[in-house]
Amino acid sequence: MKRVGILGGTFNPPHLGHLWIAEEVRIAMELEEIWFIPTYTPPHKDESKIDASDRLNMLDLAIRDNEYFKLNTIELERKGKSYTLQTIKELKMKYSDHEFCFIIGADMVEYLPNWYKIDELMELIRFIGVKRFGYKLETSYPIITVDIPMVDISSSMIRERIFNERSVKYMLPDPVYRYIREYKLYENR
Ligand SMILES: Nc1ncnc2c1ncn2[C@@H]1O[C@H](COP(=O)(O)OP(=O)(O)OP(=O)(O)O)[C@@H](O)[C@H]1O
Ligand SMILES: O=C(O)c1ccc[n+]([C@@H]2O[C@H](COP(=O)([O-])O)[C@@H](O)[C@H]2O)c1
Repeated sequence: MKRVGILGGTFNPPHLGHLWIAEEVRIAMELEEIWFIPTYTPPHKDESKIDASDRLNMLDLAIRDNEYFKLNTIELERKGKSYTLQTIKELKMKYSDHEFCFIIGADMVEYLPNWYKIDELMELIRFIGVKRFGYKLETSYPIITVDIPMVDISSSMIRERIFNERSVKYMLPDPVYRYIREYKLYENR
């Protein structure tokens, strides 16, 4: 069985927090690959989204230099709203020789009771939770936690800082930073 960790996200934009948790969980859990799966429309967010193609391009730039990191576009191709349950069912069917786990930050751990058919999902895949500033890494669900230093970066913080003309230069990989500058992303709401 090939051991694969999934990091699903909006990646609007991808930042060092994403890469940090992916790499640390990969090492701690002895995973062979991390698959980054960008959502088309996230199940629980209502903010207007930047173009999926921009998010995809930025994610590609962000993970390019790590040989263990791969991009999977299953949810972008499906379009519309994707629930993780559906994505995991499809991946398990297609890659029957892979063992998947799903990496989430503490904000998503707190939100777990609201996930679509969470009890069924818990039966299908192991969740790996990591700490995040402002959230508790506590849940009654049987998740595994990996203790790694917290990096207090979020996509919303980056969007907010760019809008307010503050620097984000060292919060994301340089190619992503340059992409945002070139296409003037997040400068207007
Ligand atoms: N700095 C971080 N530390 C730990 N987990 C994180 C961090 N940033 C993102 N994550 C986790 O990565 C996954 C994808 O996150 P997402 O793409 O929504 O980024 P975000 O920074 O949470 O975005 P936003 O600020 O727009 O909500 C989620 O499970 C989230 O909890
Ligand atoms: O399936 C659900 O109900 C569900 C609810 C909340 C979040 N998720 C998934 O969790 C991942 C992180 O979500 P987000 O919104 O923080 O980018 C992403 O892959 C979402 O599809 C999934």
